[in-house]
Amino acid sequence: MERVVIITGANSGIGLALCERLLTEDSQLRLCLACRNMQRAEAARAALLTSHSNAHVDLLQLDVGSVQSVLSAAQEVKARYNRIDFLYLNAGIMPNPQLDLNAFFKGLFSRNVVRMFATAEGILTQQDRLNSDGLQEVFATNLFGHFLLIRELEPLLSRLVWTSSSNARRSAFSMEDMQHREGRESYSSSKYASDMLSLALNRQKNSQGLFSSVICPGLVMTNLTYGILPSFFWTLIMPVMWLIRIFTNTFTLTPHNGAEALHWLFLQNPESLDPRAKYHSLTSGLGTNYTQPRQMDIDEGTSDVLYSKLLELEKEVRRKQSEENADEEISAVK
Ligand SMILES: NC(=O)C1=CN([C@@H]2O[C@H](COP(=O)(O)OP(=O)(O)OC[C@H]3O[C@@H](n4cnc5c(N)ncnc54)[C@H](OP(=O)(O)O)[C@@H]3O)[C@@H](O)[C@H]2O)C=CC1
Ligand SMILES: CC(C)CCC[C@@H](C)[C@H]1CC[C@H]2C3=C(CC[C@]12C)[C@@]1(C)CCC(=O)C[C@@H]1CC3
Repeated sequence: MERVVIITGANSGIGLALCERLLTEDSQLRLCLACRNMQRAEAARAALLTSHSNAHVDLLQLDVGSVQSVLSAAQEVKARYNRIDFLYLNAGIMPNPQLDLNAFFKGLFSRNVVRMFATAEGILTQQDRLNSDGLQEVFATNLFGHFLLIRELEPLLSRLVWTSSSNARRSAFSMEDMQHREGRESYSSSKYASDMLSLALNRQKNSQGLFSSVICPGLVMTNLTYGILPSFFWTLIMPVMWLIRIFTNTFTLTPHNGAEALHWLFLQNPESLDPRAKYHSLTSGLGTNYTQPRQMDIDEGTSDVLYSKLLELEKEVRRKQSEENADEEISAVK
């Protein structure tokens, strides 16, 4: 039977590399690239079809950072497919990243140097902003839009896979400020929230046949990392990064390598997976790719609280959306 796989943020980087790998794995697959920019989505589709000429590649217009777009895209998905085998929640942003060079050089000569290269702990901040739905943009894109999509598609779903990060950190997240309005680590906070949400979804939904997993792709050269340092600089220091890879196998560097754990999960039986583990894409000093589970720093009670708070926010957002739609209908009639 033809399997249906939807991937958000599939037009570039790790998402696009995953598409390539999945089509190589199963040429009968029906892949749906869920992207905000249809021109980029068309280009990605064309690239995939050059190497897999008979592949079934559909496109879906989806801006996960917009409530209206998520609701419309979900309607479209329900009309097109009667089952979704895998939903990869991969789209993500890190706006206005700032590298703290002082902290970086201090870190270089500390005992935490390997940890710093693996997680970027203490050296990276971001500047977030409100979006047109009145939500913090990073929270809305990396977490809440995906949550709303899951809620809309729930009866069709069986497997969820989140692209999280080694940068996800408990201390960057606060339940009192789950959107991270106050701090400057919105990325870290949103990724920690996605780890917690995955655990909560497993607790709430495994009995109904829905399974969620989390992966970390490692440090990968993509548009996201080119926002931190320019691409020519990364190219220049590539030999240094190959060297660092000997000490931390988290420097996967290419989107193909970064997609290792995403691909690996596609081949696993969901019952055999650990809901408390993050599955890491790793690349050894010699360039061998593998997947390794590592326990997440999460407790179940807190993840359930986050789940309830997201349900509350969902109610609020839906109410606001239907009021806006009603207002629009009234002014259209006038
Ligand atoms: N690169 C790295 O080192 C790491 C990346 N990650 C995570 O991997 C995931 C993929 O990122 P990566 O491949 O690196 O970076 P890219 O920037 O190449 O890919 C991000 C994708 O998400 C899409 N996207 C962003 N915002 C939205 C939105 N509002 N609606 C729909 N799609 C959107 C982008 O679309 P568009 O082209 O239109 O911008 C793009 O296709 C992210 O979740 C990121 O946080 C995690 C750890 C490390
Ligand atoms: C000599 C060079 C390797 C120096 C590079 C320093 C930093 C720019 C990088 C060190 C650790 C990196 C890292 C990320 C971005 C670039 C670094 C801060 C991420 C935050 C990118 C996005 C993620 O989700 C996790 C990455 C962790 C490691």
